[in-house]
Amino acid sequence: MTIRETTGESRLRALCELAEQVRELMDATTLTDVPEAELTAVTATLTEATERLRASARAAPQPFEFAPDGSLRHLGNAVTGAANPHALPLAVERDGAAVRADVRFRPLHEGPPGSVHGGISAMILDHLLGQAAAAAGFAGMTASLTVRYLKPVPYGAALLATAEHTRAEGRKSWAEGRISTQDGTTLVEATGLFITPAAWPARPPTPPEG
Ligand SMILES: CCCCCCCCCCCC(=O)SCCNC(=O)CCNC(=O)[C@H](O)C(C)(C)COP(=O)(O)OP(=O)(O)OC[C@H]1O[C@@H](n2cnc3c(N)ncnc32)[C@H](O)[C@@H]1OP(=O)(O)O
Repeated sequence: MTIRETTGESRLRALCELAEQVRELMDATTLTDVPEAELTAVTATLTEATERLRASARAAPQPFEFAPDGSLRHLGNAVTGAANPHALPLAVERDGAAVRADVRFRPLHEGPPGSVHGGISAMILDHLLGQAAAAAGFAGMTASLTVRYLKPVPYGAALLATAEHTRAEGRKSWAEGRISTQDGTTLVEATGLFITPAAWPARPPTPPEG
């Protein structure tokens, strides 16, 4: 993993604004009902915009880096990265020894008619469980993830995702988490095993906040 000092905050802000506009575009594309001629015209506009962006390109998304406030961020991440249009982006917060994030899925995430695709819920939980393990000092790669789908996950509604690290044995650690409604009804729950690759530098566990 390469971690570099950040330069060009203004440019990064512009990149995040572009990514947010692309999210709006994806939402609009998912729901549009304009006439076919308009679809064709917009496609031509977007083809031109895509070529303009490709005029100068990096080999990989934005990497892990230190923000000006000293925090570690990953703007290219598919779940949390503000510069990645694929990301919600999920804003994960420490909550004592656990982590939490407000989640609002979009029609773009549809799986079964009217509800969120199970793979999308799994992706969110994978990341959140991984951050719970990392917050406890056991950052690692997902080795296994078990997801139990209890109720359909709606899009458009304010939901809550939470996770906590549960135990560790050497390089292996476990976390569990869930996506719930605001009134506390669990919709999806997951457990995961995270393994710190032997090549990663060891670091002492981070004490819980608060
Ligand atoms: C910094 C900010 C961060 C910020 C936090 C960011 C959070 C991000 C969260 C998202 C994480 C992802 O999506 S990660 C992307 C998805 N995951 C991956 O791509 C992982 C691909 N797999 C791998 O790279 C590798 O298989 C690893 C690293 C998982 C394990 O390889 P390894 O380290 O060589 O493992 P190895 O020595 O063989 O085994 C170590 C021990 O683990 C056990 N073990 C190994 N694999 C498995 C397995 N799949 N299921 C069960 N157990 C397993 C072995 O039996 C052994 O147990 P024993 O004999 O010791 O008992």
